[in-house]
Amino acid sequence: NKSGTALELEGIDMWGGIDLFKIADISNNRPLTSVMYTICKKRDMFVKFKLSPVKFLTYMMTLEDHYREVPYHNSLHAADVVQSVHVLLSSAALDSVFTDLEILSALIASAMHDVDHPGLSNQYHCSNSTELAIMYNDASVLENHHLAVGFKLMQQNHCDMFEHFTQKQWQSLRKMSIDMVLATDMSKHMQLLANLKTMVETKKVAASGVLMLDNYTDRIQVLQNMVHCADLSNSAKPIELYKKWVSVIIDEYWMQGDVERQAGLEISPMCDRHNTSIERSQVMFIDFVVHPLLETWADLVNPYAQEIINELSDNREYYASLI
Ligand SMILES: CC(=O)CCCOc1nc(Oc2ccc3c(c2)CO[B-]3(O)O)c(Cl)cc1C#N
Ligand SMILES: [Mg+2]
Ligand SMILES: [Zn+2]
Repeated sequence: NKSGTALELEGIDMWGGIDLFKIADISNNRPLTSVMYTICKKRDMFVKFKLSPVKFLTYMMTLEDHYREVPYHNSLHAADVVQSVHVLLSSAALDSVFTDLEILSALIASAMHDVDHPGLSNQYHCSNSTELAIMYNDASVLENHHLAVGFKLMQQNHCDMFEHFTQKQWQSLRKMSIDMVLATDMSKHMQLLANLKTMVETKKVAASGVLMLDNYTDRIQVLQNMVHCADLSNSAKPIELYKKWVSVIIDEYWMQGDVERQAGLEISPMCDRHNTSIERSQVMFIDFVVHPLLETWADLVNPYAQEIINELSDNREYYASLI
């Protein structure tokens, strides 16, 4: 019989098909490395790009080691976003729309998109002019940091998995990954959603039903929204998984609130453990942020994301019923 991890990873091609919390337990706490290796293997990336599996695994384990032991923004969340992007990429409406390099870039961007997250928000860094905020001039502070760390680690010994890339391939992967990770900054959400809506209104679909994207701007906007959807997709997963994600993000927010309270600072939204309604904040986040985004994504790849929307609506009703 298969080992625990291989068995648990069998649902890797399905939305909500794997329980990352279980995989963390049985993969010697290497959920990101095991999910990323399995997906890249399935997508034949090692052959397509002549990637050394040893260098790939060395990089992925180094990257995973640079995720912090914070309640939510640890390597479990990164693995979840990688797997969710893998499923969104497999939507029939996107069949053979993206090149292998674009797909690899989306997976790499997802893997590194929150690396070394300190469990404190951009707002916290900017309000307190922390070292990172000064470094990045209050502009997408965390997202710039995630990218800098993610790419710096590729220069480490035995981590240069893209050694066989042409300069053109390397520049392209780097630009697309940067554009995708920077787009996970929530302050870009409204602009991203507006772009996606415009694409839905003007979308060109081939006779086969697949999207036609004929310029970099359109292509990167779909990829940015895809990673952004994956980043916010907890509430559209099976309720038992969603509830686990809620409990750990609340832990992280409350820890930030404790730091702010201790320092006599104004406590950020949802971060005050003495004054917050978890159910209300989830319903509001779904109604104002997640549902508008996923509904627009579902329009783009219509009808291939209906299951995601249904799951989201069920989960919204679950929390609404507890208010
Ligand atoms: C159980 C969940 O549904 C958690 C999804 C995220 O829950 C929120 N995320 C928010 O903003 C960010 C969204 C993405 C990210 C970050 C912040 C920092 O790194 B990241 O890229 O993971 C805001 Cl403003 C509210 C909620 C709520 N609830
Ligand atoms: Mg982030
Ligand atoms: Zn994230």
